Amino acid sequence: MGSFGKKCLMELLDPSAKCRPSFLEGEEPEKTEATYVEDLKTDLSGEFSSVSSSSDTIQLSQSSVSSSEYLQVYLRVRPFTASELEQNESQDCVTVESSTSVMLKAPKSSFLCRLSDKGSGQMAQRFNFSRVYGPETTQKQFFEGTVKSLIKDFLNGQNSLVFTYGITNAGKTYTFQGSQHDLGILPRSINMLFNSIEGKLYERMDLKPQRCREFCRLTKEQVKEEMALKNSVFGLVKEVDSQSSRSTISSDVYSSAGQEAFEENLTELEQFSLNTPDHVKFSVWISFCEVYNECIYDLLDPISNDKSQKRRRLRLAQDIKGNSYIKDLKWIPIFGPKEACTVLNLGKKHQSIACTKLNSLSSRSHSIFTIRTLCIEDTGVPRVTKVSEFSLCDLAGSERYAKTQNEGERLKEAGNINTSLLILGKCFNALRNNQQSKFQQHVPFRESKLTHYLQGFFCSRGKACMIVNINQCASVYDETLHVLKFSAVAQKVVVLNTSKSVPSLPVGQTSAREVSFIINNADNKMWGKGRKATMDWDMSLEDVMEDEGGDIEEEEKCCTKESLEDDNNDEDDAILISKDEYETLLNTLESLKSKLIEEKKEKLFLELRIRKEVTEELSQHFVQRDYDFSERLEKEKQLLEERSDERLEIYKDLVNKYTQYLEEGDYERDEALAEHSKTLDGDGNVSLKGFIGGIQKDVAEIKKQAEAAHHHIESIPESQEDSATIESKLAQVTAELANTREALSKKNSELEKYIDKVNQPNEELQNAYKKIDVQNERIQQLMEDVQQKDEVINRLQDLLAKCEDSVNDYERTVKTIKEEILKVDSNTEFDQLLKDERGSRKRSNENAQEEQPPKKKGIISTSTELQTKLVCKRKQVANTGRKIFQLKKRKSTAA
Ligand SMILES: Nc1ncnc2c1ncn2[C@@H]1O[C@H](COP(=O)(O)OP(=O)(O)OP(=O)(O)O)[C@@H](O)[C@H]1O
Repeated sequence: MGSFGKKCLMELLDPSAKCRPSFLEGEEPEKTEATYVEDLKTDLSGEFSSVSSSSDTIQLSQSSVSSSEYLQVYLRVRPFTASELEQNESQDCVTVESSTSVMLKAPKSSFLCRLSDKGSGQMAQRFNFSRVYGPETTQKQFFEGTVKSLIKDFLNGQNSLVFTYGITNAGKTYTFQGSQHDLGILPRSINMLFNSIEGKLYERMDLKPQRCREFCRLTKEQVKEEMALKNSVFGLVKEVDSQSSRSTISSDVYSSAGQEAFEENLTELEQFSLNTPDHVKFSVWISFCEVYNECIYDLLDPISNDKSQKRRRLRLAQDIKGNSYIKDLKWIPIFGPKEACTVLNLGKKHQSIACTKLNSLSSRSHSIFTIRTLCIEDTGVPRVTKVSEFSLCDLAGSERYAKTQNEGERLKEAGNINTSLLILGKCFNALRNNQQSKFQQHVPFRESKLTHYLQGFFCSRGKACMIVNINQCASVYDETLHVLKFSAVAQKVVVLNTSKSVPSLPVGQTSAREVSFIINNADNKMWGKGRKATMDWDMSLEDVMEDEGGDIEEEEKCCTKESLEDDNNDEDDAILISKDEYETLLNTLESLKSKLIEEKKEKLFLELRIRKEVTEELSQHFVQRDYDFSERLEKEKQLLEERSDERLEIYKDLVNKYTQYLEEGDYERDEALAEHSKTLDGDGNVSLKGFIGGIQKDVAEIKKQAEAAHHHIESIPESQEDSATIESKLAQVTAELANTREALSKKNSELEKYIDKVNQPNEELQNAYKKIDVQNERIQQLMEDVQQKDEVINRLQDLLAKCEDSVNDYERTVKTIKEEILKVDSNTEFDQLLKDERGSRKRSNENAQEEQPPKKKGIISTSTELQTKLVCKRKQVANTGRKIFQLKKRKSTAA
């Protein structure tokens, strides 16, 4: 589908938006955004397909608006396994609140919880779904609540898509396929389908679904080929059975015992009563493929044991209406549920499954199991009235490397799985945005094989329903939360369902698809081989464009074969078509041909009109743009002029300020210099007068220059000169100003040097003053010392006076004693005694030792003591006198 086609679709999704461009309504198109020339060709292409001849297309587009609805999203929460419970995975992270809502609470280990510890993040989040199925839900309950109604719609001609979404090990495959004892939605769907059409099976194989929504009639040969193909596929089952018994992957579902149990379970009676007439029959065809590492493989193809032999890759193609389908995919006619299950089991055995850390049977690919039914009116020549498709996609689960620790091939698979799921998310986002805003963004369906294939279901091919599987394990909480957020977006996507309105034509009328088929055929014959029915507006498709020529050729061949057969079997002819019928058919063909020619003409006229309208619109657009640009240019010019005026004002102001500054600065500087010269000249060390005079001169000159510049600026005629001249002059003035400033700064630095020199003796003087201060301090200290010493001397003098007094006392005492002694001397007795004593002393000296007379001894010792004391005192006085003399001397020296 071209971008315009998408645009149209989005308009359909938003009923308020215009569904068709104005040229069909005869109005001027409402312009909301810039026109991109690239859009033009797709624009026409989209328009052509919607105006295409077939009447059914018009009906579709009319009814499609009313049949759009939100994507149905069902949530299934799987129960814990025993090992998960052992590993303490159950931390009440998931709570099913009601039948439509679920609450998620972040466990401590989750990233979200860690975030909320830091103050951000939401701890509990509620999510709503179309329906929530808790862990206790049985497979039957789940099937009945979700897919059952789709089967009914499917049998009524509705296309339906069911797909799973979830992380690895969430229970997607279990929900889809189930176990041998408890079947999943896929076998249950098969069962219900066949139960409902029991007795209504079209048992021939001559009508086969083709491309996307079409069918083809098969010749007898082709029927035989189909038969052979079916047999070969069923033959494969036995082959694979024997191989898988040797396979490393073992599962009860894949074993033949499992198959039997599986088939037994199918007997459960679940059916719809179809109110169709007896002659209405159903032909059922099944295909099974997988998207593995962005390649599509047919799961019903044999897989060689030789690993070097590559599997056949299939390609996506588009039919004339832009619907994608898988080219060369095998479609097997099925006549009962057991056959369907055999095909399903064969496919499962071929599917890419591997053991990962999180799931021992992890699907490594997205598997697509498709059932197509042809609703056939089996009267005379059987006629197909409806072709419907029921597609079940079991998507592989997203996984994080940190959790699975996959390597090599597994890692590559995981990368591809995650990428395709990411793109699915991107598509949902874009679809939702397109529904919400007028700005139509590109939906990247083509970025992955999966989304490219699913595109049709989201854009008018049918009804889509998504099954979200989650497990409740705390360790995968963050991933589960992501899945639920994704589902919340998906739920808001409106799915346009046009397949609902596929009309069931009354008997006797040619079906719309048959008409389209015949038209294509006739068109092919009319325009010649290889000529396409429509022009290639968008050839940039990365996938296979439907090779109409080839396909038509095939159909032609088929017709030729039929006609040959017709020639050879006249009998058959006579039975099949009567002459009248033949003529009616020919007439129909003729009228259709003429209709076609009319349509072609109309198309060409339409194209011309469109081109004219588009050209006109474009030229208007360019004129408008031209006008807008010149207006913008004018505004820019004005703005620039205003700015330059403002700048000029600023510069003027600056110059003024600078002149003022110079004047003030000079005055101060002159004064300072005069001061300096006064103080320094006296010393005769530095003579600055000459130098300062020079500087003053320079400054005066600079002042003059600045004034001149100022006058010059003032004299500039503002209004007359254009901004360029003013700016250049301004630049000149600024340059001069800069030079002047530079010169001034040079002079200033020179002046500073001289001032430094002058300041040198000052510093010396300062140092001398400092020294004097230090000396003064010392003198002060010494004075204090002298004062202290004076105090000591005074105290000593006092002491001396006291000592002198005591000496005088002693002397007086001595004198008194002497007088007394003298008195005693005059006493003879005393003399005699003294003589005796002297004699005895002599004797004692001579006789060594004699006893001394005790009476006289006391008197003699007293006088001797007094004498020694006297001597001592005299010595002390002499010493003190000496000390006093010394101190006096020191004091006089210090003074
Ligand atoms: N509702 C359920 N009841 C019981 N067991 C279940 C349920 N859902 C899943 N399981 C079990 O959980 C395990 C993982 O399920 P399954 O293989 O379906 O996961 P998956 O989502 O398909 O994983 P992958 O994406 O890796 O293929 C299986 O052992 C399955 O039997």
